[in-house]
Amino acid sequence: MIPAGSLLVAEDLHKSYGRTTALDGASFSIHPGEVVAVLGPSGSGKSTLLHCLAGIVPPESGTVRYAGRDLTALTDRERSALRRTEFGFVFQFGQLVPELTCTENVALPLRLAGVRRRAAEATAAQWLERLEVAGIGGQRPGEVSGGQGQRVAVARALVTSPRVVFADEPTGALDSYSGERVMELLTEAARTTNAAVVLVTHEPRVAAYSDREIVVRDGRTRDPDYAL
Ligand SMILES: Nc1ncnc2c1ncn2[C@@H]1O[C@H](COP(=O)(O)OP(=O)(O)OP(=O)(O)O)[C@@H](O)[C@H]1O
Repeated sequence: MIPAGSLLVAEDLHKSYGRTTALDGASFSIHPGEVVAVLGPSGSGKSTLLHCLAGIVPPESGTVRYAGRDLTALTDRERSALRRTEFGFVFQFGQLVPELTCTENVALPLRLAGVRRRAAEATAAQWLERLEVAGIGGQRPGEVSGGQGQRVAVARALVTSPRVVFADEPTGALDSYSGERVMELLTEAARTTNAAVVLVTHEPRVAAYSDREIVVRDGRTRDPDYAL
């Protein structure tokens, strides 16, 4: 049964890398505005699940439907357009462009969507303020702390008002205080924009910011709200 009103639904995903089975029948669903934590031991398939849900990695079998569209049936071009316009991403190490200032990094997704520089940077500045790092807009990623860099990455993920934010261990490289603050700011910003958040983590303390948890073990998911 597919939960009613789901924004993103995956059913029975399988994916292997050579002889390693990464996903072995994983299913998932998320509603608009919901924050779902994907928990599980190292190597259990959490990142692979996130990559399949976001259309970055194609599953060998199974389906991923976003807003009623079958992601696996789209062309590469259609999938990347969808990722740019509907999804936002935060990874463990920010992955900011080192040559650009923090403001330019946050403005980048808007620039790629065709927004003019001045307007894009004005919106980026508002997001930096919202993430409480307004003062570092002119600095480059190498000149700011890990926690500040992750706030910039969160601002960049949210600047296009995506419907889903994929966060893969977003606090994995931070101390617990910075990590908690990044999680507070990420979930608060997602709630105000009604973005759904798929949060991959192995830390229960980080998962505590979610509305619901699913556990991945040996490539299989356990989601009490999802019954196939
Ligand atoms: N690109 C790849 N090439 C080869 N094997 C891979 C690749 N990506 C993942 N794997 C393997 O697939 C399995 C699942 O990996 P995945 O990264 O999804 O797990 P994870 O739960 O996110 O792990 P971690 O918590 O350590 O990040 C692991 O055995 C991993 O080694």
